[in-house]
Amino acid sequence: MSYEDILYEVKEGGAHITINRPDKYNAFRGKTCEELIHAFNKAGWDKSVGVIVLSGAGDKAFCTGGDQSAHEGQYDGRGTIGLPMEDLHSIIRDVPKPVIAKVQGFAIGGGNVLATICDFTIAGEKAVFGQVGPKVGSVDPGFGTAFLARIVGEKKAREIWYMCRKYSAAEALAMGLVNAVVPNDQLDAEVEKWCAEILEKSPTAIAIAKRSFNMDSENIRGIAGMGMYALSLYYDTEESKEGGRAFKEKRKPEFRKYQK
Ligand SMILES: CC(C)(COP(=O)(O)OP(=O)(O)OC[C@H]1O[C@@H](n2cnc3c(N)ncnc32)[C@H](O)[C@@H]1OP(=O)(O)O)[C@@H](O)C(=O)NCCC(=O)NCCSC(=O)c1cc(O)c2ccccc2c1O
Repeated sequence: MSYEDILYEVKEGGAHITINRPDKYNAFRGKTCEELIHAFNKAGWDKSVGVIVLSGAGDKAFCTGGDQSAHEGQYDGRGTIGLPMEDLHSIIRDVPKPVIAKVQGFAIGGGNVLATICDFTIAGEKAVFGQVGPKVGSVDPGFGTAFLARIVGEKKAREIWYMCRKYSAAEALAMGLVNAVVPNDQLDAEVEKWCAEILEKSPTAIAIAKRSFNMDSENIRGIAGMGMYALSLYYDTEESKEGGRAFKEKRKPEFRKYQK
């Protein structure tokens, strides 16, 4: 498969997967998700790879979630909502190798969900984290909500989702959403350091540890699968569509006008 939306490179035991849509703040469309799934499968089962790094091209964003210009209600690809999100979230969990989210700039919406699901998050000091679903007519009814609560606690996870605030890298570190924060110009070196440390360890012990951590939260995969059907019905409502329209028109949404 040749890639249009992502970059893929293996160097020194690490597979580097980069979302390459900087003009869209690395937002994903259906094609981006398909390519990411393919790349994670490739890296996951390549014996020369011991660690996977997920990042976004440029310095503005890691990823800002679903591409608002690629949907009017449902997205433009495969799956219950036109984005194979369940498959993408699953493969990040299922690859038997640690996945590091290298975050510079915005990790927003589905981008923050991707970073949350990765085994580690290492951020540049100017990174910004947050969820925007209820502000733009969307929600992640699976790992983005339930798994987030395991990481930052129920109260904080609900604040993140209901309030749609933005959090600095320092705040994200304090709430346990990221593992380390470094000056932006040291981010690559810091991630390389983490990769080198991982590569010294037993890959099979790490693979079993990863499976073991995952099994404890595996029920969320079922919640996500069911939740996508609710999300699909929601995407077809005027209330949800108002969120996308308002974002594109750079104005405040008027959700209450459309509530059924
Ligand atoms: C990231 C921002 C906070 C930046 O705000 P700022 O004010 O600094 O800049 P702009 O808003 O002017 O943005 C600059 C530029 O980038 C474009 N852009 C940014 N994000 C996107 C995007 N997601 N899609 C398309 N384009 C984007 C923006 O239009 C500007 O372009 P110009 O040409 O006008 O200059 C802010 O931009 C922001 O909040 N972005 C996020 C927007 C968003 O709505 N994201 C999607 C949320 S929903 C989602 O991610 C999601 C959907 C699902 O279906 C899921 C299903 C299952 C699980 C999870 C899901 C999920 O998370």
